[in-house]
Amino acid sequence: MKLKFTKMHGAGNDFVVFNGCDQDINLTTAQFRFIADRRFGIGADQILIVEKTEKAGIDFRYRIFNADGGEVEQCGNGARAFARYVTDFKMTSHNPIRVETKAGIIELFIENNGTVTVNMGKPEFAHARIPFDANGLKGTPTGDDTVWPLFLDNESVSQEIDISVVSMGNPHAVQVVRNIDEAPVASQGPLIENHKRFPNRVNAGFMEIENRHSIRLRVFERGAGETLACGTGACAAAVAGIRRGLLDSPVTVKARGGILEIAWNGYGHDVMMTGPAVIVFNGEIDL
Ligand SMILES: N[C@@H](CCC[C@H](N)C(=O)O)C(=O)O
Repeated sequence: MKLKFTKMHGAGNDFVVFNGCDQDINLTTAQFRFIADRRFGIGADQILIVEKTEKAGIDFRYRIFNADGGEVEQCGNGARAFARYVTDFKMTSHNPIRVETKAGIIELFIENNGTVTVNMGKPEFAHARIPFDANGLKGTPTGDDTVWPLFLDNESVSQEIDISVVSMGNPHAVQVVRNIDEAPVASQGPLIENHKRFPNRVNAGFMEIENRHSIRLRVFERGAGETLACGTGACAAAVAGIRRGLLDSPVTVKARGGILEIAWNGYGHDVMMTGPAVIVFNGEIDL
């Protein structure tokens, strides 16, 4: 089976995008993993599939699969890539574009300078909605947030860290670190991702606060490992920092692959994310 694809990235978080409106895309977990493989396949952090939708007032549906083949609810950088894709390939002239994801409907705006702004919706803090099991834990109230202790334990790490938990449609655990370049992303990331208190696993964010409007961020993503940027992770970190009284909106998020701007006016408000999305090349793969 031959499939046409487009390779894209948003701040270095890279994607293989398939048009499911004009070709039938029904891939197995092994095929997703092969496509995402950087040596034997095309290479990607996530695979995105753009599909038609029957829903009134909605332009498309788009589905997100991590490099490990698991389907997930939301992807911020992927949403911007999706908007660029359907605009540049003239699949719609709408601006804003409304798209259905597993986490709900989101709205995307193509800006005059080519960047994309996404209304990511409201962050969710209810533990059952993340999901996060805080049973038996004693949290520390900080601003509007409660910071939770998470005990990490394996043969090389035995440590308690403090995390904020937030869902941007997908689950995030965010911790503050003093120096992002020295943050233990590789050693702690897998332990946080697979911690038993997160039944659906979690994306692990490490943020260094530069000032009240600027952070540096690294994210060890669920199902993909550390990526050069994570859009939902940037939203989650900004939201956590604002709730803890450490940051004020808007927040510039400096990831290793680029910069995202996040605005959030507090509880009950939507999170707005602006950043780049780039088409790298088109191709065809035989699966
Ligand atoms: N890179 C993404 C997030 C992709 C999904 C994530 N790994 C998960 O499993 O929830 C982004 O830009 O938000």
